[in-house]
Amino acid sequence: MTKLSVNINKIATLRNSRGGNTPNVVQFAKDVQRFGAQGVTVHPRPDERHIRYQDTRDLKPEVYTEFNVEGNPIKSFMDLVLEVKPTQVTLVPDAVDALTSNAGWDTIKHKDFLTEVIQEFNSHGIRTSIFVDPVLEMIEGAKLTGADRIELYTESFAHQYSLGNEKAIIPFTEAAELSNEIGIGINAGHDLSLDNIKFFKDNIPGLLEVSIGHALIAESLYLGIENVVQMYLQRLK
Ligand SMILES: CC(=O)[C@@H](O)[C@H](O)COP(=O)(O)O
Ligand SMILES: NCC(=O)COP(=O)(O)O
Repeated sequence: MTKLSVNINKIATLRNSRGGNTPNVVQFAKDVQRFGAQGVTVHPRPDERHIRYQDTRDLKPEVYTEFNVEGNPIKSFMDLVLEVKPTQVTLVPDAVDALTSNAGWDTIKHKDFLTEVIQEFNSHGIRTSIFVDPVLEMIEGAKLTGADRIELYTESFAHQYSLGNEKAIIPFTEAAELSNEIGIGINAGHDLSLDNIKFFKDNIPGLLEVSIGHALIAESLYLGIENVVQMYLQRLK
């Protein structure tokens, strides 16, 4: 079964825009779990443009499904994750000023660093995932770091699929087949949506988790959050 992890970054974006506590990030996380989401994802960036480090601490006792914390493993992020001990940490090679995540790790070039970071989190019982492009050598490299899972960076698929190019799924299917063969779990995320999620899921053997935020929150503005969560769950069956 592919689990739906709702990324709530954009709820924090809306909250921060007025400086108060509306919408309440913790209440939203409780609600999406009540509506059926099997996980909550946050990406506390160094500039805290949306999810703050304190949000991550506040969410921990309220996330009874799976708690996935994403970020570039700079020291402050490492310290936060070791303090909070979420279900899973997803390592993302974002530059501090990146508008959003825009590339996967070079797991060959950064093998030693990633191996050390993965070992640190794994030794504390935190499941580890590495954000990668669907490049077979990068997936083999992720396996060598000791990571439990990869997260396939799906922006290229989502963009091409929106243009009608279904063949964009091919590298992702091949990446999943290799992942299953070498024994590393498969997550996926970035720009997944109601339009593309069923086609994606149907072509990725062994997909364990999708983390979806931007499109899901935008869709919820029109369709309602409870309805949208149910729509994703229906498409992921
Ligand atoms: C790793 C990934 O693709 C998403 O979690 C992304 O980091 C979302 O970040 P923003 O919500 O800041 O765009
Ligand atoms: N890891 C992907 C994620 O958490 C959400 O990405 P997006 O749906 O906001 O593009």
